[in-house]
Amino acid sequence: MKTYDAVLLVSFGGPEGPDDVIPFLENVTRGRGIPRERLAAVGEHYMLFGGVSPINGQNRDLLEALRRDFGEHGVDVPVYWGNRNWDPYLRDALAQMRDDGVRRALCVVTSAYASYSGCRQYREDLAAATAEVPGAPALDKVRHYFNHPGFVAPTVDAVVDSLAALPEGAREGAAIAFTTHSIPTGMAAAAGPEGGAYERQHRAVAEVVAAEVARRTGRAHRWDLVYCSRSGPPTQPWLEPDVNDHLEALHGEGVPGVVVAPIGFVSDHMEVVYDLDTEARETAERLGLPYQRAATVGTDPRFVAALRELVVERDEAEAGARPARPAVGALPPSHDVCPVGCCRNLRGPRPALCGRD
Ligand SMILES: CC1=C(CCC(=O)O)c2cc3nc(cc4[nH]c(cc5[nH]c(cc1n2)c(C)c5CCC(=O)O)c(CCC(=O)O)c4C)C(CCC(=O)O)=C3C
Ligand SMILES: [Fe+2]
Repeated sequence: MKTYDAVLLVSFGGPEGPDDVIPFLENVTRGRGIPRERLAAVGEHYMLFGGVSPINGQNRDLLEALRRDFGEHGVDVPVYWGNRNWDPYLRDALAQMRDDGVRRALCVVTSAYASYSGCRQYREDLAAATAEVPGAPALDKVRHYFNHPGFVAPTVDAVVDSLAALPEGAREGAAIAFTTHSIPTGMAAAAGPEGGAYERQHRAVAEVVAAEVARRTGRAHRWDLVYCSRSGPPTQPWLEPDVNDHLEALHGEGVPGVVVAPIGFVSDHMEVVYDLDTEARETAERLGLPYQRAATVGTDPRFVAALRELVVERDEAEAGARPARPAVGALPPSHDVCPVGCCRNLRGPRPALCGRD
């Protein structure tokens, strides 16, 4: 590596026991206007899993896989880990990095798409953490990787496997429901440099995955982009349709089966294990609709390699080279540095790193 002397895996964080749940939810929702009832309901989802979010274990696995992959490919920098909302916090990771002599580090965020929640809020929290740690390293962030071949290829395999796992009579006519986190429509309108990037990027992934799945199965499956995990007050519009309503609609149209592909998540977060594997599955069971949930990329070696390639790509670009920037589907590779106003914070500006503003 030429420019960077460390990589920082930046994630959301999650509770690791019952006593963590409420303080974690307070961290996440501070100043976000989430109704009390919604918070209580989400707290119960965590309690169904012993108060333990799956996300930290998944990040530990990813960290280990990244370190191994880096070692096997001569990428000779340490990999640190910090979260926005739970221990290990970003500020602790930055303090450790400083103490270890790290001057300039490259962030890999466990969120593949643009939006305030998926990008700028991470950048703002990196700025806040840096402000708390005198001598913290300078930070950059790798480009959005939703259309990187190493994200798309395992997603294609996962959908093909899930179609094959449906009962025979449901397979041929099965629909694919590409599913992501709902966000307020105002946030969606402000996503990316020109707005609308959250939906556009998901649609591009869905399109390219569906086309490759059709090539593999010999059948063009009907597909839709749908949403889960809505919160916020009922009066505030969020992206729709909700996955549960969509299952009702598919059933009403006589669709014989469905594969839910959670393309909005890089691993089996609580939204996946509760909102999809528990709630949406129950909806499908009530309807008698055969249902399979496709795997997330997790620690698929192709995804881990993609993250390493993104690190090397950026390192080379910073050193003045013009590396290849692999991307599949309708959209070009994303920017390295967020332009001014990218994923605007509708509540007003806060300092953010890794961008022009
Ligand atoms: C786009 C998006 C991603 C994907 C990008 C990314 O990965 O970052 C994401 C990820 C995640 N969201 C998570 C958890 C929560 N998100 C909440 C609330 C919200 N999320 C939002 C959006 C997103 N969220 C929004 C617009 C809100 C409303 C409040 C606000 O405007 O900020 C709440 C509060 C309760 C509720 O309202 O649901 C919780 C507990 C976890 C951890 C899961 C685990 O433990 O496995 C993860 C990975
Ligand atoms: Fe969230």
